[in-house]
Amino acid sequence: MTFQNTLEFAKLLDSQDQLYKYQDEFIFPRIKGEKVIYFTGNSLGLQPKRSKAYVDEVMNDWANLAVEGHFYSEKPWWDYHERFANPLSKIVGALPSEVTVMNTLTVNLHLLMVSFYRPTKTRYKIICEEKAFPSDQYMFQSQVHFHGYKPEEAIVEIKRREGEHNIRLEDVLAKIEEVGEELALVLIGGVNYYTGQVFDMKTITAAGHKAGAYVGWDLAHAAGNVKLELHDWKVDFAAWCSYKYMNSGPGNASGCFVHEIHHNNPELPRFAGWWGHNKERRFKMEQTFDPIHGADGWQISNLPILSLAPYLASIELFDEIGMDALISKRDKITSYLEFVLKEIDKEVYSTFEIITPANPSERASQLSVLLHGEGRGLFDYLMKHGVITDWREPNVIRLAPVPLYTSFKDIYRFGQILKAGILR
Ligand SMILES: Cc1ncc(COP(=O)(O)O)c(C=O)c1O
Ligand SMILES: Nc1c(O)cccc1C(=O)C[C@H](N)C(=O)O
Repeated sequence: MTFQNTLEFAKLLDSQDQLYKYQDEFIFPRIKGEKVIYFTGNSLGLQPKRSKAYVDEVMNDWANLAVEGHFYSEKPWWDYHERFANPLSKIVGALPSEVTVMNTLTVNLHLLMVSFYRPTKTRYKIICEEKAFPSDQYMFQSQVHFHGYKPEEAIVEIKRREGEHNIRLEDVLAKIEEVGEELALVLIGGVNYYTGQVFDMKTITAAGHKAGAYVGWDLAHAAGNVKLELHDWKVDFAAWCSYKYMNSGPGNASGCFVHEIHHNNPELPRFAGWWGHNKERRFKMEQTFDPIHGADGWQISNLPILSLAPYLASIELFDEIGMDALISKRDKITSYLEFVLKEIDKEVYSTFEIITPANPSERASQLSVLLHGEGRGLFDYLMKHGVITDWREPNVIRLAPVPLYTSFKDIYRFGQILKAGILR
């Protein structure tokens, strides 16, 4: 399709968009009475209107039933999390028994590393991406310290080539082969938070396994954003936060995946708690831990129901729409944003550069723009004029046109505001 940078054309695209109506499911902040153009759903998704009723339901059950709510509320709390298994499994391409919700992302990755990072004298290295999200870097460093290694000997970063913004698949595969028998674990962000690059998770997982390592994925920027087939790709484990593309609310619960081949493996150590114990026997208060056969067996504590409530509301919205419809709009609206950026760039002779891969199979809902010759002033101008983006040092703004609630008209309007901002 040949795009045009006009209001009429943006409206035409909106009229063809089957997801257009879903904007009304969300609450947008307003600046001077007007809804903002929200490009930071890759950091914190907007609040779905239906979330409040789910939270109110728990508050009411707590008020009216108190402790009895665990078993006798309409959505009993003791197995509330099980309502996520079906819809979540569809989002990440898993069996329902392979997914669970618990804790928060970095905590879950640590807990999963208890099972899947068990270094030996000869096989102790972790492969990750250069400039991974800082929390992941701290996690790797503290994990290798915990096992008695130094980060510089145990952590192997895959570097970008000189002058390039993204990591080449061939370099990931070469590094896996090079580290070979010393490789214990590959753990990479499925979508890089800074550039928006989507990694070829299937190929990298197979390569890690060929080298004899476990392979896990931090799916913070991937879950609810890209097509995942975690079961078929034979990924060992993964975890994600739900507050970005899944709109569950600030700091909310994480989801995790453990492949079924590991469900009945008594050799895998884990940190246990009563919520991972055989659920039929949980309240018999037995002494010996008997893990649930599934990702639920990695749970530790009983769940924060007030947090899960808005997550459930949002996940049901995803289930209604389906990942395929989301992805199809995602690709179109991201390409339209790319087109508009390039048109504005030509019009104002500016020098910004999109550092996200141009190849649609290597990107999803995010374009990161390096502002050569422009500084924070432009970012501040956008924010003041109703465009919510984020700024990442040294000079990048990230734009995530989330398909659930971004319209093509928003993209056109953004282009006009950007142009005025550059010419200010
Ligand atoms: C790639 C990635 N990893 C880890 C985190 C940390 O998440 P949390 O604070 O929920 O542990 C984030 C986002 O904050 C992230 O984007
Ligand atoms: N969770 C966040 C927060 O509480 C404050 C500021 C930012 C965040 C984020 O999630 C950042 C996000 N992971 C990122 O990609 O930048």
